[in-house]
Amino acid sequence: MAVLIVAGLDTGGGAGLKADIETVSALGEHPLPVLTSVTYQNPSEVRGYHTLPPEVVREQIRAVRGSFKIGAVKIGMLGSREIAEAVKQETEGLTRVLDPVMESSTGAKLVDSVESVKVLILGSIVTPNVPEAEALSGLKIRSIEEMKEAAKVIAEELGAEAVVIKGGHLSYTDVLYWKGKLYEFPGERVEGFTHGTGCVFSSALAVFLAKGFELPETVERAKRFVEGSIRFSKAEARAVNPLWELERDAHRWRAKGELEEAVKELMELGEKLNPHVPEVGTNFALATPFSEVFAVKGRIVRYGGTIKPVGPVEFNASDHLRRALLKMREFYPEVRAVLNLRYSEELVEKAKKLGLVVSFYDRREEPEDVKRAEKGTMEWGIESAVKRVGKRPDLIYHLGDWGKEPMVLIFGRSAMEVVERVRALSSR
Ligand SMILES: Nc1ncnc2c1ncn2[C@@H]1O[C@H](COP(=O)(O)OP(=O)(O)OP(=O)(O)O)[C@@H](O)[C@H]1O
Ligand SMILES: Cc1ncc(CO)c(N)n1
Repeated sequence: MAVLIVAGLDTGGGAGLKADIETVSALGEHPLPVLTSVTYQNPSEVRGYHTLPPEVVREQIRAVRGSFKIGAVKIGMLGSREIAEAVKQETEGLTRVLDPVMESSTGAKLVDSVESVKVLILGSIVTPNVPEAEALSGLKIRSIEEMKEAAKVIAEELGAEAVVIKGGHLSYTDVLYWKGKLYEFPGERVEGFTHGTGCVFSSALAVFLAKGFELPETVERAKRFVEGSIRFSKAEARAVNPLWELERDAHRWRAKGELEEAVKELMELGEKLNPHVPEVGTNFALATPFSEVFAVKGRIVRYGGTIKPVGPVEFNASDHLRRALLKMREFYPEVRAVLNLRYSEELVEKAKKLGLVVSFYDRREEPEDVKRAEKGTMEWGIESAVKRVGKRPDLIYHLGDWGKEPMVLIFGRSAMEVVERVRALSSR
């Protein structure tokens, strides 16, 4: 199924047509991109925009309308009244999702007037954020109750088929008014970059409508999709990541394979490694670029004179190593893997001889409040070891504490780098 997208181009690659295309593609449908305007912007600033002649917008839609099966159309930045009129005429009869884009998230105007957006409201599913809903309804919105009142006014007075007011500027709860009924979609704040959330939301809505879901279900699905695109956003983009689900799954797949290979390689060191396996067992963890962590279920244990993994490589199979790795990645994101061994003086000496950067933490230095909280020891330990050496440590050890075995953590930028380090450390 094809989804028609009528929108503006964001040169920062975060919002607008590019985010829409990615959303539609990532959700498995075919995007038909129609450009209304070129903006000059980055995630912090819109410098200006240039609208295309309405005839150019009209011709783009005409070129595809007859030759694709279009399930829905998402309409974003319109720019001018003339473009709005042309889009209205050319999209007659299609299921229309209108994101009434008026201003960018940075507060710059993206349309000549509110009236131009109103041209397309009749019969459309409209998705204003709170300021846009205020502009369309003339009401002040400070609460979920007031979102509901405004949604009703936009539907009843302006003739929208349905109204979804997005709560990104309020409490993260979205509200839908459809066929005389109100629905609430509770949400919680997700940490990450939010430039482009509105574009992704309305495109996802159009896709799910094209797939045939009923409105309340499409809103729920679109909201969850946006949450993922915030959570898995990337620093270099400073915007949402509509490809999050595909990328996350690809990274999971690769990390699992990489760790499985490395564990196999590690097993070759069986007899040499056996004396270095602690009472609690060894584990081996690998993080994806999204900081999801795989490890060996049940750990790697001593087995006769050799070693063996108890279970398979699985997602979230080691809480300790996951916490150590994620803390290390806050300082050195290139570090992706870690493995623990029993502490011994000779192991640490050997690491130093091999030229590895060695650091340690001492639980006697742990602040009382961290100790009492129980959970934070690992994080505190890694942080203090990192700060102690002032550069990226390859190996961190601690000498234990009451009931805690002394331990060595060996880090690496890949699972194989850790195996190579372990090989060198355990060779006689
Ligand atoms: N930090 C966040 N955490 C979780 N959900 C969020 C967050 N920010 C926005 N959302 C959700 O994202 C969707 C888009 O809402 P938002 O109000 O941000 O749209 P917008 O203002 O049009 O976006 P844009 O930044 O593209 O202009 C809604 O479902 C909203 O609840
Ligand atoms: C092109 C474009 N469309 C929509 C938005 C809204 O975020 C934006 N900033 N830029």
